[in-house]
Amino acid sequence: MAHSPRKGSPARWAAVILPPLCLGGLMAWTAGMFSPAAISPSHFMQRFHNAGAPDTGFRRAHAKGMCATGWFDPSPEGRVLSRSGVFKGEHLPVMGRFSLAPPMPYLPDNPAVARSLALQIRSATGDDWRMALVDVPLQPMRDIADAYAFFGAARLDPTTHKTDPAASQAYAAQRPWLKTAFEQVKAHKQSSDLTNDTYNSLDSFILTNDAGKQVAVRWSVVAKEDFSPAEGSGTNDGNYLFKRLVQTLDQKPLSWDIVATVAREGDPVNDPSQPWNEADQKVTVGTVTFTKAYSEDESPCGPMVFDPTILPDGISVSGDPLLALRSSIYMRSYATRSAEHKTPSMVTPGDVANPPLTSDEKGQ
Ligand code: HEM
Repeated sequence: MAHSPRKGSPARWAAVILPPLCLGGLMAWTAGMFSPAAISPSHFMQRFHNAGAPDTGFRRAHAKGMCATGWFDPSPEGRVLSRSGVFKGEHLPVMGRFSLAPPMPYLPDNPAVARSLALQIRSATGDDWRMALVDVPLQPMRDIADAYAFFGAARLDPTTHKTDPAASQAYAAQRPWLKTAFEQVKAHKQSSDLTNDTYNSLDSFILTNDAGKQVAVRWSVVAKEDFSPAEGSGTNDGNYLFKRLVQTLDQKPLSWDIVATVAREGDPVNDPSQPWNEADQKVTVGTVTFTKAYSEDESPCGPMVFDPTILPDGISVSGDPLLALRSSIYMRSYATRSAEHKTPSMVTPGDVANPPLTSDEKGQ
């Protein structure tokens, strides 16, 4: 039987005083009062600006991009892992956006930059699954402080318009916990094209099935096209990656499998900078097929926010602190860019309607 503290006892006083103290503490913490240098979304916007994001209506990161539409076909295996309506078996519409990761919207395509893919899969009953994935294997940051320092180190010198290599070296040197992530990012072999690249969520998510069983997963969106390595420094055409994507889609649909890597005991679920066990189970939960490309200037995907915390029932966020950060920053980026006058994207509607590429443009 539970005993209540005696009237006037210290335990009784603690029971009265502690709840408001804890609530006050929580409020102060959420307001940033306990962090020595409170970091807000505005601070991140400034860092993206310093790293080359102009104030002309583009995303503050992954600024150069192009949209595509198509379909998602779930597999029966997906349904075993998650009760989400997106896995119930229907053929569902997909909106996608391919992009280059840096914040500069007019960056010429080249093999050295990371690439990304964002997806929105919707069901007729209101399920909305958004994903934003990159083609690097691990995330070289584990929390908000790392993220803020990482984008600080990406600052461009106002005169040379180049990053300071010493700043990124210092970022890595001060964070020994990111050693493996940097090694794997460096060892990553870039593919020749956007069409044969594999894109990773890095952050992890929790799947809940009909029986209430939960597993943590990381997503990979794996190209069905054969891998071929990127060569040299690209072509003279600053849009060659996007033009080759358009040209391929003019000829045939392009498909990617959505693969869940299922965490086992001991995998660092809440830290996207650390690898998981190589032998983890991999489950293909469905296939995305794109059939048509658009310039983001003429597609609803242009203004869209691919916030990775917008999830249907049956898929939820893990405890990874980067997910909450990303949600707040993506929304701030959206609010900022929506209020600006947008200049045309580098991949224009004219590029998407272009005739087939010449062999020089194909890099042959
Ligand atoms: C696992 C780590 C991350 C991945 C896989 C990732 C991936 C992506 C992708 C693919 C996009 C482009 C979405 C689109 O096409 O609209 C994007 C946008 C963006 N990302 Fe991330 N990102 C990550 C972490 C972060 C972090 C830590 C920050 C900053 C704190 C950040 C800031 C942004 C911003 C500002 C945008 C533009 C949002 C908008 O205006 O719609 N990302 N991210």
